[in-house]
Amino acid sequence: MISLNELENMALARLPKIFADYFIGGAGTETTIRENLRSFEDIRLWPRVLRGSFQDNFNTQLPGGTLEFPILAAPTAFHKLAHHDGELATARAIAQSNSLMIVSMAANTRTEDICKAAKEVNPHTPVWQQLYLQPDRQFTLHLVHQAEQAGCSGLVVTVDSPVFGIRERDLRNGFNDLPKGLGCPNMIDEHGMTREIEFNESLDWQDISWLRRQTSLPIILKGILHPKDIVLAIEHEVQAVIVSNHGGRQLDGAPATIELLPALADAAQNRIPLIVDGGIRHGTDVLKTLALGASAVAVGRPVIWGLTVNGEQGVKDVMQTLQQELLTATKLCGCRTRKDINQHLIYSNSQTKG
Ligand SMILES: Cc1cc2nc3c(=O)[nH]c(=O)nc-3n(C[C@H](O)[C@H](O)[C@H](O)COP(=O)(O)O)c2cc1C
Ligand SMILES: CCCCCCC(=O)C(=O)O
Repeated sequence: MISLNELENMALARLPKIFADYFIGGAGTETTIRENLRSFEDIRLWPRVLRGSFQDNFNTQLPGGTLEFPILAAPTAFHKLAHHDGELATARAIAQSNSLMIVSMAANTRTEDICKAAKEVNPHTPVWQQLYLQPDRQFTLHLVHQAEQAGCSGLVVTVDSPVFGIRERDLRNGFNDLPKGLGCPNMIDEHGMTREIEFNESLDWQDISWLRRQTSLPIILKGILHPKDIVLAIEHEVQAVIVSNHGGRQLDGAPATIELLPALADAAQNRIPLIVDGGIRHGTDVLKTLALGASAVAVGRPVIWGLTVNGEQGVKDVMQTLQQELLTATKLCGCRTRKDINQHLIYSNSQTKG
């Protein structure tokens, strides 16, 4: 594998069309998916030269754990559609990469088993649990306790999904059920009853305050795009935010996350870490995101492509490729320390005097 784009083509060629479309697709006419990718291409890096070697590292402190590189695995559902080893393979690969895995609430594997697999490889590897807050608070609380007991060190609450996005590919393919034998084993309640994931359009900031009172785990809000919501998130004592348009799978027509990042970083004023996802496919994309004010990035689909093509090793290859490409881009930009990765790395026509 030379690049993640090449890997994507390999994965798409292997997957049954119905699953390939679920993984790669998005909402509506997929404008936001294209925007996420295009916006990175529109940003230019402006290198300096003859500045000596990069003498720093990329260790990144996030709530509930430290990563060797600022690149983590976004929550993605149904890993067993990509590979029979599913989330266990992903967890092992992410742990070997000294990274962090966010377990989807719609994982095909129990969070307890995912944490165990990750921690067998690396006892310090952080795992976060993603949650859609359920209308039944007792059940939500059960999910929180389940994550705590499994050893998760963060709760990622996805807030961009009051309703499910309209995914035309899935509608066309009739994808509305998992194959026989696959399920979402975290969705079993305290009475042993299997529950469906419910999207909850009545959620508001009071639900975040409620959750804050229920757990001492860090809360990370995923799906924030507006500077005013960053301010509200900080006021509601969340420990980090994932700037995300859900990989273009919810609101089609939402802007690319990287375009919004400067305004969001301005609103955050370094009070909480901003993690950005959406369209990150190259080390240069990671560098651009860090330069524009993010603490870390998360990748969704590339992890699925690695898993599809080569299971655990495939996911490891994805993480290693991004990590190495980030280091290469950093050196080519003449950065000596992490502090050199800032907005001066970003070229715009109006500042040719440097
Ligand atoms: C197949 C698939 C499943 C996803 N499942 C979830 C999920 O269960 N929960 C969630 O919050 N986000 C989910 N997402 C969104 C990702 O967490 C992330 O925001 C997005 O994939 C980032 O964009 P990228 O795929 O371009 O990296 C999913 C994305 C994909 C592609
Ligand atoms: C009813 C199961 C929904 C799983 C949601 C996964 C997700 O967020 C996605 O983007 O797909």
